[in-house]
Amino acid sequence: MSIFPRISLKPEVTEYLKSVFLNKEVLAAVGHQEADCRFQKLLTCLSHPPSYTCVRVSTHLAPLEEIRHKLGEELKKQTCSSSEQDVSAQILPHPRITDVLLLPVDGPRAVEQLSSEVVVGAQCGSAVLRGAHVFAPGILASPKYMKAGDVVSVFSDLEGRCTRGATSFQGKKVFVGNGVAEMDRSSIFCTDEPARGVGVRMVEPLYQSPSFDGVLPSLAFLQNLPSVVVGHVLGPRPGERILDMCAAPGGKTCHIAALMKDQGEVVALDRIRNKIDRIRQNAQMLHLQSVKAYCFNSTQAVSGDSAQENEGPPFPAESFDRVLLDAPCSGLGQRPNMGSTWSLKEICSYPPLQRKLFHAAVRLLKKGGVLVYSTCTVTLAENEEQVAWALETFPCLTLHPQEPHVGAGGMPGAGLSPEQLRLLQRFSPELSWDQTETTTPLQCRADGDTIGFFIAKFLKN
Ligand SMILES: C[S@@+](CC[C@H](N)C(=O)[O-])C[C@H]1O[C@@H](n2cnc3c(N)ncnc32)[C@H](O)[C@@H]1O
Repeated sequence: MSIFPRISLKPEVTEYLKSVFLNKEVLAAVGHQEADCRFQKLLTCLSHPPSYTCVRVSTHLAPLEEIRHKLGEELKKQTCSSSEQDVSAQILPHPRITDVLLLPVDGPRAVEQLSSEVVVGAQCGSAVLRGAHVFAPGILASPKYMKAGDVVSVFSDLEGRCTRGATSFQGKKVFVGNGVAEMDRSSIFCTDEPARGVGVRMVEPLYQSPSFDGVLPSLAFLQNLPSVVVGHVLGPRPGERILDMCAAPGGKTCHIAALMKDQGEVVALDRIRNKIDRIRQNAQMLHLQSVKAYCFNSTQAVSGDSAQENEGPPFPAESFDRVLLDAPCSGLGQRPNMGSTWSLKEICSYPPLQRKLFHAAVRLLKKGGVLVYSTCTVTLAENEEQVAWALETFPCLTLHPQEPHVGAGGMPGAGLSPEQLRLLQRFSPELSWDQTETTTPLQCRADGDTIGFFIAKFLKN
């Protein structure tokens, strides 16, 4: 059900996206009316959360059914339900992906707004809609005399206009639920050190999903469904050497290591130093020893000296059996996302960086190896156009079928053939937005009701 306004973007960005979704090839394939309808649905569904929570389970540590049962017991404690059976029945295995459990999100619920208002940043508001509490750094405005224990309504600032420390805000905002303040206003805004920890504990969120805070940390990992698909499409095998070029916080790195039963080596690189700790923490939490994380700019990850065999980067050419390039991107597929203040220039800054990373990826991959390229965005320039460019630039690459293939095919517009488009996997929530309003069972609608995402799989010949 649509309850939020469409995603709020700069007009130049909306126009750009419109030109992508109504490009000549799409118009020739489905006609103007259908193409425009899909684009409008995209803008609407991006501001709403998916209707379920996706959990990747550690099948390297325990069987799926055992983890499902344990999760049922844990969640029963949260819901105060009388029967564990009721809760377990709500935790559904994905029909095709053997390490995924799906939990329905209850929402939008009828929640009454209160007179005391806390305003949070758009990113924090989106996290609340996916089941998080409000952390103190996300709070922008609160009532002048707010004390710990006060019950407040939480609003998300849509256009990034609310000033930090304000006592009220009249700009564009949307209600995301009610909660109880855990800190006084003075502890949030009037300290030398930035406040940390939960600022407002959500008790009546508009969208209710189970809290995974501290729940089976080694067995249950929250991850968007397309991100889990990436690991399977890469298809790592025990004993192989894998490179994850843009790895933090390490969700896919850890999945790859788990799929390899922790046998072999998964090298995880990321350019941002403090994100490397997150990769290591996640690997440790999931009991994975095969992950080696380094802070490094992956565009420089190929060593000039082919004889130099370092443990860490840079690496000689053809060092890896498989390479994952989960590229930095404009992130326009993320849901829920009620608003972005990014300019068109910022959005268009990604393709050149993605191509530099691609050059390094191809060189680092062994002949006969697999390269997977993925993004969480919906533009052609970062997805199908990159595939067309790669096929032309690297004659050694060919597109390969993906398993599982649960998303749609690629979007026309980059000059790829219908056969090539069929080999690509684009998760396009706008195509099944109408189904989220029906009684279609969760397991049937899950593959369509995702974030916007793109996956291409190449073989190096
Ligand atoms: C889409 S996120 C990766 C998400 C990650 N694969 C996961 O599943 O948890 C992209 C990451 O690329 C990193 N990055 C950006 N430019 C990079 C570069 N030149 N070399 C290495 N990492 C880079 C960013 O710091 C960011 O963490």
